[in-house]
Amino acid sequence: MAGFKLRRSLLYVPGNMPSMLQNIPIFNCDSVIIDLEDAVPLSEKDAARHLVKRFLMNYTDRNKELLVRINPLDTKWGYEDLRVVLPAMPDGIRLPKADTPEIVERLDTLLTEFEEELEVEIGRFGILPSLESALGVINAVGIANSSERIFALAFGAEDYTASMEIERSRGGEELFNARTRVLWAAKAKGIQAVDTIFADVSDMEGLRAETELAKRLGYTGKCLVNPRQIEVVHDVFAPKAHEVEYALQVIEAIQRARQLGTGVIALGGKMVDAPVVKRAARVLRTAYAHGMVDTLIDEEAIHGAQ
Ligand SMILES: CC(=O)SCCNC(=O)CCNC(=O)[C@H](O)C(C)(C)COP(=O)(O)OP(=O)(O)OC[C@H]1O[C@@H](n2cnc3c(N)ncnc32)[C@H](O)[C@@H]1OP(=O)(O)O
Ligand SMILES: O=C([O-])CC(=O)C(=O)O
Ligand SMILES: [Mg+2]
Repeated sequence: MAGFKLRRSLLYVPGNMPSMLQNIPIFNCDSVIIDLEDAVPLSEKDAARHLVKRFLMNYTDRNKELLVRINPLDTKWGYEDLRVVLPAMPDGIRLPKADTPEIVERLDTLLTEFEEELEVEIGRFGILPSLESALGVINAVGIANSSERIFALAFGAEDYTASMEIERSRGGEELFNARTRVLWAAKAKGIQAVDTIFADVSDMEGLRAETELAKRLGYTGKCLVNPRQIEVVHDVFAPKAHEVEYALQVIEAIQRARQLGTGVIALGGKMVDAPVVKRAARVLRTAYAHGMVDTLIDEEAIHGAQ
């Protein structure tokens, strides 16, 4: 599938910590979010953006997606973050507290202006908006449609629970509606959905349970605060061997059905029809991205088969 990119793990790295930044090339995550917002104290906001710029300039052998979380555009740091960091060519900007479509449109316009000034392709810088308040969650659909640069929507549960004046629990029951609404907006737009961080870096079972829930709901990746969390998240998002095996059988079955002139067939006592084939195709697309199958199936031909 054109443009399909694995974004299972998006690791935050504080932008004011040279010792952490220098390890970015060796982390095994799909994306890094270098943070200029909440991980950076007010006294270091100015120094951090220059540190991040220097780091990005020197990081020529780029082996993962590099995003920078700027401060919100309605703070005195947001615009300056963009001005300093964009010439160092991050892949995209994580926009925190993206509460309205208008604030994303403003970022889109600024990015276009910087791209013209830097003489790079218009649309080069992507946007990952963070929906992390009641207002942001309510506006999820408008936000998803506010810029063609948006490649995914992210849910931010720490600020969301603060905005709701509630505590965040280990099981996350209080997040369910917001998590789902962000997901619907992303799926309706056909973009990825990235789940929130799990703050207890010593609780790997809790991280696994939360990641499994997010995957079951439809999220395709998770933000992380510690490199030790990467492995668990990759393990959860990897398709399981039996799922890949079944998906291959489904594709074979539907091809047989076509030869018989029908769009529905039984496989192991269960009906295989168009939606089953779509789900199998998704499993195989993900398996291909994980290197678990050698060839990418021709989804158009397969779907045309029904
Ligand atoms: C709600 C939000 O906005 S979340 C986004 C903003 N927050 C962040 O960016 C926080 C990033 N994470 C961290 O700062 C830390 O992982 C903490 C505070 C959560 C936990 O800290 P610790 O318990 O000290 O971590 P831990 O003992 O696992 O650290 C081990 C090593 O990994 C490094 N490390 C830990 N987290 C990170 C990270 N996110 N990026 C890069 N390196 C890291 C540490 O520097 C340490 O390196 P060292 O062995 O060379 O000294
Ligand atoms: O989950 C995240 O990406 C971190 C965050 O900003 C939040 O939860 O408020
Ligand atoms: Mg936040």
